[in-house]
Amino acid sequence: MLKAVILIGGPQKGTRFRPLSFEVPKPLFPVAGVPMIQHHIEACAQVPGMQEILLIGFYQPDEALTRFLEAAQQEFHLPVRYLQEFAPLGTGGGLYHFRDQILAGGPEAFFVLNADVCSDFPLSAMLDAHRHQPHPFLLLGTTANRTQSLNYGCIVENPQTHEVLHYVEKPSTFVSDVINCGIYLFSPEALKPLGDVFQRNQQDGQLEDSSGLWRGAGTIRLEQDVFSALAGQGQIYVYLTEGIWSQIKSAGSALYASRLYLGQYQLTHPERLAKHTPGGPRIRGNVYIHPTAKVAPSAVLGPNVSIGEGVTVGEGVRLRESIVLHGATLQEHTCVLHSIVGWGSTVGRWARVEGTPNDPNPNDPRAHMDSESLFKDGKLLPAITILGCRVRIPAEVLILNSIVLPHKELSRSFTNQIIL
Ligand SMILES: Nc1nc2c(ncn2[C@@H]2O[C@H](COP(=O)(O)OP(=O)(O)O[C@H]3O[C@H](CO)[C@@H](O)[C@H](O)[C@@H]3O)[C@@H](O)[C@H]2O)c(=O)[nH]1
Repeated sequence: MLKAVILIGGPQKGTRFRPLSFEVPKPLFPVAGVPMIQHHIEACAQVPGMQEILLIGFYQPDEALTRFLEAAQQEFHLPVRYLQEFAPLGTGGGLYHFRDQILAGGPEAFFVLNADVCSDFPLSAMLDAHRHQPHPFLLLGTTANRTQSLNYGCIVENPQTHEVLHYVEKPSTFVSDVINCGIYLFSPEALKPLGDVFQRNQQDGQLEDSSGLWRGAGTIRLEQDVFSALAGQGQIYVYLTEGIWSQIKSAGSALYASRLYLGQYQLTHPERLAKHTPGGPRIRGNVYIHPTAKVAPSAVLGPNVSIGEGVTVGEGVRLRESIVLHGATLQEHTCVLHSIVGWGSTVGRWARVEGTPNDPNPNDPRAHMDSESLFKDGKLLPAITILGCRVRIPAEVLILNSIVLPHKELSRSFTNQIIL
């Protein structure tokens, strides 16, 4: 019997995801037409023997989360429960705090997945590796280029045995090009070292982080407190993947992840991809259209377009590399490229909403999305355009490389601006 835990964080997290995380908790933001963590749940539900999926975070349970859990349980015929931390407990504290719930029923092992990653989740392959040679911790690893590796947990492995010999979380200088994907398979014994860290922290009281922040004694950082501490002791192993993988930290990376998942749908969910039908809109490449959306036949969509519930797309609209969220309206002949159009927003006729993609270098197979900061040298960097919820864009204007906060009613064109 197996279980899975998804670490969903909480409201103070996901700051790079604003203004989109104002409206829905980041783990529920739709990527390729379904909530971000539905991809995780689908992958877990496919592993034979999966008994229960637990979401651990510090969000107050709200209507959206409750509805999502109910729908997921029905669809996957599995208990999917939310366990709320009383305070942010870090990536390991919640696992230890809720250990009784995780171990209830005696699972052979449990997966732990960061919510903010996009992957093809090679969970069955990890399970096979674990069953072949059981160890307390199995980490999924992938490669990154030298510069970008510094943004992740870096793993030095024994190439023959795949034992993790050395682990450094977000090092300041190059350590290894093998990085931690935030996808793990733990055996029940893995909770013992977490308990040791917990006991030590209780004795030491409040601790100061390397960043100078105080963290409560219940906090456990899986990466520094456990992986770094136990590396080289025959307890942690890495399973390397060449499959798709990306972090989802910002809106730009959500758009990139959407492209990766839409590509995956060719194999996993061909029914979710829109097809060109006589009298329907022109479809180019991978496009998701929610069944309730109304799309005019002369619109041209794709590649990498995802259209949410109740969206209206008018005649002559051109949409490419974009996500249009629930209830938005694109009036006739608008052009939306490399953008996210927020819930209930309206883009007026002949308006152009355009962003600049920040995708990984296609000539570097080890490249990932840059952990985009919005500014460099005091200047706003060109990035995808984001319209927050219920924004109104008038007819015949250009909105380029801009972030428009919710409920704004614009009256003219804007370029390279954050519109507050
Ligand atoms: N329940 C809970 N979840 C948390 C907490 N803090 C973070 N998380 C969740 O844990 C995951 C990791 O979050 P971060 O702490 O922001 O770490 P990171 O910068 O994403 O880096 C981690 O993931 C990388 C891969 O994406 C790894 O490379 C890196 O080593 C590390 O594990 C996210 O899904 C986040 O929601 C917490 O206090 N409680």
